[in-house]
Amino acid sequence: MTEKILQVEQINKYFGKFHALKDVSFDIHAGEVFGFLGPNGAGKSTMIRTMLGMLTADSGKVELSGINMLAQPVITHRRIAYVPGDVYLWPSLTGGEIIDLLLRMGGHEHTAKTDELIAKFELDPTKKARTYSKGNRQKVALIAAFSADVDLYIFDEPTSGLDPLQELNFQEEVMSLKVAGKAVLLSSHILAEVEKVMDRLAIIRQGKIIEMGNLKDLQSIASLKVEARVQKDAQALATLSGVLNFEQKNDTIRFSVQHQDLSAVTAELAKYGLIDLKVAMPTLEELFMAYYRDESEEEHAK
Ligand SMILES: Nc1ncnc2c1ncn2[C@@H]1O[C@H](COP(=O)(O)OP(=O)(O)OP(=O)(O)O)[C@@H](O)[C@H]1O
Repeated sequence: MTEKILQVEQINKYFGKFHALKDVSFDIHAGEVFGFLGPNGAGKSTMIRTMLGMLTADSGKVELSGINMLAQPVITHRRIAYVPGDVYLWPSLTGGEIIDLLLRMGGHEHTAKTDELIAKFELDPTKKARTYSKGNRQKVALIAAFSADVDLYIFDEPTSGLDPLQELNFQEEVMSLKVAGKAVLLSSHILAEVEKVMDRLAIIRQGKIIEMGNLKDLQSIASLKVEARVQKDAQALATLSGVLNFEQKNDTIRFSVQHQDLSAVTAELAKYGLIDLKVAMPTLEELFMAYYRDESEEEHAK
């Protein structure tokens, strides 16, 4: 087992009476890219800010390689690079000056790697920050983060302002960190932003982690999609345990079914003169839409 770099245990955070983080626990190992996914307002940024001590946790523990991050921010922050979702830059400094300032603030140096990154992300470092687009502001923060040699890299919605080419550059740099044995936390509300590079993920909704694992684990607990052709009216299947969204058009039926109910349901299907049967895993996109949709349904039901 690789070394555990980050350990978050039972974090709770309230804003007044609003319970923004509910017993949030997860860990990230060396060489692991961990996706932190959830819809807008789920609590991703609040979790990151709480971990970094920018917000005060009401309870819980955060450790970086066994050191209490909330009690020892000075030591631990030197071993972390963080790119926030909204990058604020000093308007009258140039991009290059800000990169160097960010590096020095973290106790790091401008190196050949910094120049490589400036060229790779096609940033003009001589321009004042006030003239930069959102994407260019994001590049400044990303270049400073990728230049730093630390243990944990935290990116909050890192590619929202980047074009597809720069997004590929971002993914390539994240993969290099992984190969170098670094731990990476990637927070996003878009699966596509993290899907290609992450090893494991947590899905957070309304301040609570509702699923955690690798993508295969998540797919295996999701409902399967069944499409079959039958010779008889099969409406009665809709009432079977685990069957969801049943519909029949002529001889074709479609429904979703939980893994554990599949064999009972397919056995039952045989009674309706089964001609053809297809069972498919949901795509990742469908899986995530299902998690997000559940939430909007709950919201509407309130
Ligand atoms: N300073 C604050 N005071 C009160 N409520 C807050 C504060 N900051 C965040 N919240 C609330 O906490 C919840 C979580 O917000 P957060 O910004 O962490 O979500 P997020 O998952 O990062 O969303 P997004 O994907 O939109 O960035 C939201 O309901 C938000 O309104």
